[in-house]
Amino acid sequence: MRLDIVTIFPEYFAPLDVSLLGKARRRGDVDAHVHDLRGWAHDRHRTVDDTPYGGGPGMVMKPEPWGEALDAVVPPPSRARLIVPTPSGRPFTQELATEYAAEPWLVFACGRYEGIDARVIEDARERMPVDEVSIGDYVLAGGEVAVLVIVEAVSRLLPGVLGNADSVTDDSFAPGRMEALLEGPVYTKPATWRGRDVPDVLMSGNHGAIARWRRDQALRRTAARRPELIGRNTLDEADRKALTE
Ligand SMILES: NC(=S)c1ccno1
Repeated sequence: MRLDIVTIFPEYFAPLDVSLLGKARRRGDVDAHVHDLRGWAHDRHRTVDDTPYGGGPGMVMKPEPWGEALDAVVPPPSRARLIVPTPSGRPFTQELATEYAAEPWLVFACGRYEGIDARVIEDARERMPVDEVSIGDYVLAGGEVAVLVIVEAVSRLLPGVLGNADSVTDDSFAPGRMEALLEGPVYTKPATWRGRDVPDVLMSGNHGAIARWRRDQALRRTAARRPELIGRNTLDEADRKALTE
């Protein structure tokens, strides 16, 4: 997978060289490039923003640098998928992360200030699919942190990035039978810690009982913390029993 990120703060993306993603880059599984938007701002001060038409607070990112940057990063007729993090976007979900992980080329535009001139998105849509997505109902100072979240959620789904492929299938919200359940509690050694024991079932070696216990915990945690997700799951009799106990 190729990743291109356009930002006025390239230093935000130093984390792309560490941990799993850094290994994926060094293996050649991920080809990531970070571009400074100011490279396409040609005035003396390399200006990338200006006051909003119609008045109002803050500044808007100018269309000219963005247009030139996206032309350079994604020269026609090449096909990439442009992702623009914004509070006004559609929700970024595990399902969307899975969709993105199947793409050969993702380009990220990091907005700042009050956002990017709307004509930049309109112009880009003429050349490539454009998704405006939100990682949550809150406002950040810019899109950079959201891009790090999206890149992490997507790259861990790429083959070979996670050492244990099963980790992905057991994820909260992973497509499949556990589609919309929060993961339950997890434990590791020691068996007793500050007088607290690991649940006996996890020490039993009875894989059927362990799987049932884990699903029961996931159901109960989901019902308690995200009740709106319960209806998105196919529940059998044992599931319904777990929710009533
Ligand atoms: N909630 C998101 S994605 C965002 C981007 C910029 N500010 O908030």
